[in-house]
Amino acid sequence: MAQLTRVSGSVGLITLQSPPVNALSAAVRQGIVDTVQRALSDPEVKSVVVCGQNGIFCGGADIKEFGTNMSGPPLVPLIHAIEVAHKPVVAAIEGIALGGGLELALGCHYRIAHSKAKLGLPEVTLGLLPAAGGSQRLPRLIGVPAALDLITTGRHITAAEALKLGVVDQVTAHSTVDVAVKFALSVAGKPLDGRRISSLPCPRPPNMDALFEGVMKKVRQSARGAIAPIACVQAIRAAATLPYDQGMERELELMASLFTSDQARALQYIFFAQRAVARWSMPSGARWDTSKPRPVHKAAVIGLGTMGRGIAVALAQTGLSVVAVETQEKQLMAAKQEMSGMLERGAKRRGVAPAFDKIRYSPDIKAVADVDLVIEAVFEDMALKEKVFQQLSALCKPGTLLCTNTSGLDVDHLASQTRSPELVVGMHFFAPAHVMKLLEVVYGSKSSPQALATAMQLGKKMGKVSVAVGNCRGFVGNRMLKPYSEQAFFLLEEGATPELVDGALEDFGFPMGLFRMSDLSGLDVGWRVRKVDGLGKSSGASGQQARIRQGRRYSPLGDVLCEQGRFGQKTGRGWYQYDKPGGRVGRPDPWLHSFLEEYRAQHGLVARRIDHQEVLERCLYTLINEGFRILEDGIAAGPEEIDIIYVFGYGWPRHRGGPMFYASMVGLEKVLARLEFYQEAHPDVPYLQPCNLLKRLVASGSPPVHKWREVVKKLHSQL
Ligand SMILES: CCC[C@H](O)CC(=O)SCCNC(=O)CCNC(=O)[C@H](O)C(C)(C)COP(=O)([O-])OP(=O)([O-])OC[C@H]1O[C@@H](n2cnc3c(N)ncnc32)[C@H](O)[C@@H]1OP(=O)([O-])[O-]
Repeated sequence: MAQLTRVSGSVGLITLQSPPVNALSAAVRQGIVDTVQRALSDPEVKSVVVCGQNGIFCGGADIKEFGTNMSGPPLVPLIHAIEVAHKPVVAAIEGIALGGGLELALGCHYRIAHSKAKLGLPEVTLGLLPAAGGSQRLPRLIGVPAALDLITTGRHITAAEALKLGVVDQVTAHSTVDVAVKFALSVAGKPLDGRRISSLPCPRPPNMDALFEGVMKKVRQSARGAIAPIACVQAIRAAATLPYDQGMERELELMASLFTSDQARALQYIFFAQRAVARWSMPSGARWDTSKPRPVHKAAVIGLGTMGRGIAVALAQTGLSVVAVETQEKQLMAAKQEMSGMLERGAKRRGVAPAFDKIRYSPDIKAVADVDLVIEAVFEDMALKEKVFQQLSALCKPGTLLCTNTSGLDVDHLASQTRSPELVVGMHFFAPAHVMKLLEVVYGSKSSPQALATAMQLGKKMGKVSVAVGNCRGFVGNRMLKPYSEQAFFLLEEGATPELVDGALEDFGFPMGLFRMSDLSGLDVGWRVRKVDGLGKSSGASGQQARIRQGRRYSPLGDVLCEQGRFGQKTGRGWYQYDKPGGRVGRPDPWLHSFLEEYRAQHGLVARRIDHQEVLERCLYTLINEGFRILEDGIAAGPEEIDIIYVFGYGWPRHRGGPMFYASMVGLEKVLARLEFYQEAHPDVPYLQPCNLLKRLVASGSPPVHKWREVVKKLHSQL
């Protein structure tokens, strides 16, 4: 798994060989140990170059080995052996040097990178820290502040930035291995003392205590309960304050506390889940690897409200030609102005020219005639969308893919409005669409595999995490949100305040609790939907009957607030109060507390004490229960789809691995038992009724989450 050849007479070239990313598996580590030993003991070899096969240096430790009985030589002594070598060792970095890959390079005496290479220590994103000396060597090499930034964020940097920071010694646009070999020849026999990073003193920043205190505070805030970023800061502090050997001991100790943690398991699960959802399949058996996407060069977006603007900008930034259609002239002008600003800011961030010329604005829907794909993003009103799809079907050239950005309406119904229902899919973006990573790609009963493949490929090209799901009300994300928000409303009725509910959810790790989020997105959005569904009108009546709709418990609280014009931040009042309409900082509102008291009195409800545990169990377990129903219904192929949707689109804390993974960590028996407990207390709430799949999994001994996909598949094949 590592090969040694002699090149240019006296250079030992060690090539890591483990596709696709030359991860440091046991075999690769053994290969490095063997080849380094041979190179160092061969008198013909005067210097050494380490590189990776296929233009990829190394993707770091083999994540697949974590959680298994790890064997083979450990990384730390292997890297140490390179560093103490008496012959110069040069790392030739092409493609990537990440995690253990960069740590290996830091053990070498020189580093030469290709101009397109990316480097980083992303361990924190996997719930770990760079524990093959990375947390001790990097601060010695580039200073504490820069090391803190790279290690606590895990961000990948370009070769140019790496050169500027001093991570690498040279950047080349030519063959990195050739340049490194030439360089290795030039340094053969030269002293190496100053080149061994572990022997360098760590530069001590001025006001070190204040620096670490400030960084720790910032990291604690943004980590939202994640432990790895904190351990990273502690390890770097050890580098700054202790001799290298003691720092290494601290690194090991901190890594030991992370390595087997639930958070590391959750984050590593998310890493693989993100890759698993790209390998989509449809109930028909069509799959990602057998369905050929169509090329998309030109796209149209219909409707330039908030969503349409973001989608059009995202498409243009991907390099597509975009026709942006808005039939209302005033709205069109406003959109053009805002979108130009969005393009400009995006271009500035990415250091490229703004893609103004990629977008053609038109007030006429006929402008779609020659596009390959259309994304409809008009108002969430079925009658309006029906009309748009009828028009599109008549106007577009044959074969044009018709997509809807609806957040939950029936994709099959929209498809039935067209001549070619097989060309209709949902592309559900999340606001702001040019920023948010998630895309739900919804296939209807008639969608062709090619249509799905095209939308999935376009999503990937746009840099989105695209998840293929089936068609149902609310799809996956919004469907699961319904029982979650319903429980939050019921908790207010029973005695909680918005602050209490939000506090519990934010302590759990959500960036924003449900009520804070509702104030931000606008209470009127959900109200409009509830009214269309025949729910959102407060009857004015009191007592229990006023809280029953369509035969089940219903809380009209949100409707009553809307009737009073409290739409959230935009009106300066919602579940919280704000300084002014459009204000961002919400404060608890005494008016709302009195209102809740009056409401309870009017409806004969007696407030009781509610704690964080009840908030979490009722909100999260009903959401999880709906996730199981979604699996049962075949709307998502596996728990990974659901978890990725929640982590990337709904602020579910990544270190808790998504709702379905979280359920597996809590224990399915417990989730089931608590749902049964709450259902007994609230028999009029159908969402608390545990679903069959959950019961079935518990009855079969609660298999681990990676087995659920198979269970679900079997379940459907039996139907
Ligand atoms: C003692 C402590 C040591 C150390 O400090 C700890 C570490 O190093 S922690 C590690 C620190 N390193 C990291 O955190 C880097 C993690 N990796 C990445 O960020 C991206 O994969 C990378 C940028 C490398 C390539 O992106 P891309 O081009 O979009 O391609 P892709 O993403 O689709 O991957 C292709 C295939 O490779 C697989 N695979 C990839 N990496 C690993 C791995 N390390 N291992 C195993 N497998 C890995 C991946 O699963 C996929 O497999 P499949 O079966 O085809 O689905």
